[in-house]
Amino acid sequence: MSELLLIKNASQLVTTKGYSDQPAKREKMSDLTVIENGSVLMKNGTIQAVGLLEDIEKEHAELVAQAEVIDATGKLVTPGLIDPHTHLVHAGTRENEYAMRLKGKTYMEIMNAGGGIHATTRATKEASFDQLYEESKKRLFTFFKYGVTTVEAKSGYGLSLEHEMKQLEVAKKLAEDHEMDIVSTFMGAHAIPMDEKDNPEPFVKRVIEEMIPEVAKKELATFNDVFCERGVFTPEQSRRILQAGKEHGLIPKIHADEIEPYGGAELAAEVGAISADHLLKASDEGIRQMAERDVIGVLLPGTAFFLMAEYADARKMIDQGVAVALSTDANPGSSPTLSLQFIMNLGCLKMGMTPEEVLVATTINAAHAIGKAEQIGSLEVGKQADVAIFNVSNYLKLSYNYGMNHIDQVIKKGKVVVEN
Ligand SMILES: N=CN[C@@H](CCC(=O)O)C(=O)O
Ligand SMILES: [Zn+2]
Repeated sequence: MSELLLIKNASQLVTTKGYSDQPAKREKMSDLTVIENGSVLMKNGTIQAVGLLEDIEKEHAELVAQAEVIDATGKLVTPGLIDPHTHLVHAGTRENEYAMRLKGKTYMEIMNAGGGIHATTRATKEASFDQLYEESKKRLFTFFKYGVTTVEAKSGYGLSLEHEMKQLEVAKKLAEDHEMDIVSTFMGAHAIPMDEKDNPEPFVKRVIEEMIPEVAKKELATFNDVFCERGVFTPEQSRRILQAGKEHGLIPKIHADEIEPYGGAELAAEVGAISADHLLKASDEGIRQMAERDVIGVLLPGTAFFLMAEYADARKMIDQGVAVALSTDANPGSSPTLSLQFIMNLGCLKMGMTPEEVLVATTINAAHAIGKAEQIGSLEVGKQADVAIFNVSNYLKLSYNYGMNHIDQVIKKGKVVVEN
């Protein structure tokens, strides 16, 4: 028996169709293809038809007659949201550092004194596999509740072969057990261990010679990421780490120009990274090179919000031809949120993006940022049936009524996984 689901008569059905081959850029980031009073038919986890109910009924009368029906009258339907940058698997929280920052300490000061990423690394190393699994599973459930149907997940709180592998194995098991799709990124180069700060070269070598080959051999990650920032990894070290990953089939990503301009955007263009992420301080030349080399800009306004920093210049990037995606950067230090909807609000209110652009940036462009645009990111025939239904009548309201969870139902591979 085939599984059939019909969502009918959505007040607005946003498809973001037409960009599965190439991410949307410039004015195309405003091209949502909205169907008023739209419907979508799903069969066995795949989209079978998208359009007006009467047309779908004409073409698929038998399937429609057998389908389970969700009446979306008065509601907004979009592709399931995609979060292309998370630090999903970790232990512990850092509210103490938040309180310190509110009194004037900076993120980097706290990290250089052994807190920050090092604090979470200690907690993650101490945590058992099962503990990490359970904590991360809860986060996946919350992501679902906020309309996210695919997440990228980075390692980077192990900083040793054993513990980086533990994080990646947890992500792998979650991907096997949980309905959420998870795309894994190795980020052994997230910080230099505290006791090696003055002599980082042996650690860089371990990342290149031990960790990357093992991660690739066990097929535990698709991407290889590095925190390229003054006091963390230099552009030269980052280049070597990303090149080594490429030699082992891992696609480069970069945490670039987050705290100060450091050539991260330029390096992303040079190594052919699929994305450069953060970019709060990216140079004009870096932005130009990213546009020229088709590097997606994954912007993380939650980090600027939470670190009380200047926001990335999304407007400039889009106007100069960079394909922009948005993400939570969910992590316990710089962005402890799981709400991609709030990130969309920030995109509009703090980065000069339009409501159309933030939707493209969290659907089809986000899918491109994790190499999944052929399968997800838009409502098109043949694509995976991942759908978000919002309790608002039009997409403008998603960013107008800010800081709220508008989700009504979430569909993953044609099955209802959230019903509010
Ligand atoms: N900037 C580097 N890494 C993370 C933060 C990690 C942490 O503070 O635990 C980020 O993307 O913001
Ligand atoms: Zn990050």
